[in-house]
Amino acid sequence: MAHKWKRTLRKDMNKAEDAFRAIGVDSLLNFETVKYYNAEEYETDRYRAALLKSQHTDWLWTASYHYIHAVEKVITRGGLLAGALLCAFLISKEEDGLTVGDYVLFASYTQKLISPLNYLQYMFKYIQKASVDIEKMFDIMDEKPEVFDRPEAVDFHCRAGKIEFKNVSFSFKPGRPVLSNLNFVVEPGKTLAIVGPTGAGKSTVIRLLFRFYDVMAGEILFDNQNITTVKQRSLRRYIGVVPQDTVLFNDSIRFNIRYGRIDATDDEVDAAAKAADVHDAILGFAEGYDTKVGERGLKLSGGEKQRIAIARTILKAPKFVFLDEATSALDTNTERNIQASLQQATSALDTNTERNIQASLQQVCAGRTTVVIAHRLSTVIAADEILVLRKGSIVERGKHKDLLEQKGLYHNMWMQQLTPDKHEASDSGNE
Ligand SMILES: Nc1ncnc2c1ncn2[C@@H]1O[C@H](COP(=O)(O)OP(=O)(O)OP(=O)(O)O)[C@@H](O)[C@H]1O
Repeated sequence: MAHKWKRTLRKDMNKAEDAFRAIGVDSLLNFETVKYYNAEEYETDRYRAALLKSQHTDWLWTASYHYIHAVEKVITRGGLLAGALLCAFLISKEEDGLTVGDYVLFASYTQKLISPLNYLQYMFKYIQKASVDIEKMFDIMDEKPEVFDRPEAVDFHCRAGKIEFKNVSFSFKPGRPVLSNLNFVVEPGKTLAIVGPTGAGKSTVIRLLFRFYDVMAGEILFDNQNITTVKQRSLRRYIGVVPQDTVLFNDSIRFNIRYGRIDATDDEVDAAAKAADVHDAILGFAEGYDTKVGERGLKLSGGEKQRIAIARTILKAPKFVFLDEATSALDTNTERNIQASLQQATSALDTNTERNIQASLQQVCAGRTTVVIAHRLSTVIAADEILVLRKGSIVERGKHKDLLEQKGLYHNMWMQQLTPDKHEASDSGNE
């Protein structure tokens, strides 16, 4: 019972310690938000309260440890004392009494017995403490991965580079569909753009393409191979993703770019940075490519981070590229340069294909199967097909011109975005 009690206290202690560490990390990572909202005092109080709770549970556990230890000692030493007193009493008895030699025998036997018992007790306590501490690890190990390679999964064979969504439906939670019966094909080297209101399910399409989740119904095919029948690593080798939020490692810029291909040489890293239009910016830093980017890349601007993400995608030279609002943090000129430079990612795969890196998005995407998600419709005008998603369903599809003629959702979104564009154009014209 005592050990069960101690076990509960140890669990409480671990939980409180995790909570106070989590608050510390969270408020440090979000230091900008803390400052924006003048919340330094609030965060300090929150941290102090969590720390005090952790210290209190730590104290309770330590006290229980010493309490139980003291009780155990009282029992063993008390037993020893009682035995010694009994021996003394029996020695003092004249008839049938024990001899002093018997007492020595008793004392040495109990001593010999107590040492290994103490050791066993110590080991038991140690194992019990360790088993509570690693309980969480066992919980994690018991977690079944949602996505796993089937035993019969084979290596993905990259051919022309076709992607197909067949009647795909998906939901994160039962009863709340995020994508419903989606059908589309991206022919090799073509560009598919997905647009639509916020929460329509655009990013979810990319997550499914990268197989972060398995679909509930339907199938996703890469070069006619079902995504669930191939080994994840063998497919991901051919995929480059430029995500919505680029997160960098707290290391040098060179390390972060090289992450696209670990065995790339310094020259290849430089070339990728040049292609991503970030080389000059990097040389502008005091330590150049050795500049540390800070936690999650906080020492760089949003545009610089995104260009570094693009540079490492270029280095990876993937067959399939998925861009999730890749140009949102960039100005229009940089955006065009980058769209051009991304094309070079595939030139390593297919050197025979001529590409004009200065041309429109359609030409930029030639030779590489691309899925682009964008809010800025100006970036997807040249896409081979545009899907308009609303509440997880395709409500319109076609080329930019056709969609405008349909005068539906796409047309409305276009008209909404056209007005600021016009201002921009007239502003730049005035300059
Ligand atoms: N991990 C998740 N668990 C539960 N629901 C999620 C999860 N990720 C996204 N969702 C929900 O799925 C829906 C679609 O999200 P998704 O990110 O695909 O939208 P989106 O069209 O890319 O939006 P935005 O344009 O704002 O980025 C949203 O309602 C979102 O709240």
